[in-house]
Amino acid sequence: MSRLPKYIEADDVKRILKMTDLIPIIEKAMGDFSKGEDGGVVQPVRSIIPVEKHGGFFGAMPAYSENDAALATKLVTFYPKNAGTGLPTHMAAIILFEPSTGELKSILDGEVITSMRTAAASAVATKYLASENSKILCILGSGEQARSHYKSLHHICNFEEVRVWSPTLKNAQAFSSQLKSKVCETAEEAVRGADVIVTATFAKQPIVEWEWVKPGAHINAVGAVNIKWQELSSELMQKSVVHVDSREAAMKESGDVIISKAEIFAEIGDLVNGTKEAQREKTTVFKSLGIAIEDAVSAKLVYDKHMENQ
Ligand SMILES: NC(=O)C1=CN([C@@H]2O[C@H](COP(=O)(O)OP(=O)(O)OC[C@H]3O[C@@H](n4cnc5c(N)ncnc54)[C@H](O)[C@@H]3O)[C@@H](O)[C@H]2O)C=CC1
Ligand SMILES: O=C(O)C1=NCCCC1
Repeated sequence: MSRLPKYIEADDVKRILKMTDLIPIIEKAMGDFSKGEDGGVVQPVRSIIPVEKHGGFFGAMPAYSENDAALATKLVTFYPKNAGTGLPTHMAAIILFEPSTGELKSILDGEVITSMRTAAASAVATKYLASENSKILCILGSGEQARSHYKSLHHICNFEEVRVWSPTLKNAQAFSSQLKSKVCETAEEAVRGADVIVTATFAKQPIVEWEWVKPGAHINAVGAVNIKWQELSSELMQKSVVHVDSREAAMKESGDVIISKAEIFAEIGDLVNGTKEAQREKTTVFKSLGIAIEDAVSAKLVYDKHMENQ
């Protein structure tokens, strides 16, 4: 057998990975993660180093899942300044190993997995926390995550209306011409009355206020991955029931949590495991940061499916 690792490129990942397969494996991974050692997961909080001179960040995200036989690390860069240059703002590779021997199995494109697994994690949160009769989806941001969330959340709720807002109107219009939705001129207009809200932006200051949010709505807050950045106002964080993917990571990385001093009620994995009860009737927030175990199990799924067809 050749010892050369397989490279699985973005187009192949896109072809192989289906939301319908991904959402359940991300749900299980979030549950295993929250069980700690009992869930067979080993995953430190990622290391992120700033590349200050160029306004970028570099992250290393290792994880091991014993249950899924997935051992991997994602290397990811995020450069907000790439917006509008033709380069993506996030780029990544995932390196997958064989846990029984330590052998390098594959290097996979990480951009598609990052986009889809983040949206799948929000889909899991929405499944547990959104009101069962959710009809209006609001998406703030019109980039990669906005698009993948549009797709993933339609697997959870039967939305009758989708609204999109983005600081640059023409970006929201481009989104709306590809994915059926109504363009809003302000974030407030998009948020008021919505049942499920997604914030997927590079905002550094809050873009959503408590008084705009319909009581009982569910918010997936995906951006503001920095201790100094917020997408949600401190009042909104304090008055909502706050969930995270990883408590440890949220206390280290999330400006929305750290600046507001909001109490974290649960990890999404605690809802999956039934160790905490989902409070659907309350206004809920899922503060997503992205955890490496999501990448490891997604990469293993893609690799296994890819090898089946070789
Ligand atoms: N939680 C997680 O697991 C992950 C989170 N992210 C984060 O999600 C966010 C969105 O990522 P992508 O969609 O991939 O990026 P993108 O570059 O494709 O889109 C960014 C969007 O943010 C908007 N935006 C930029 N500055 C803004 C501001 N000041 N106020 C409001 N909107 C603003 C842009 O107009 C654009 O619509 C980023 O913060 C990113 O770091 C990304 C990957 C995983
Ligand atoms: O989980 C990830 O992957 C990322 N999260 C925050 C921003 C960079 C990528």
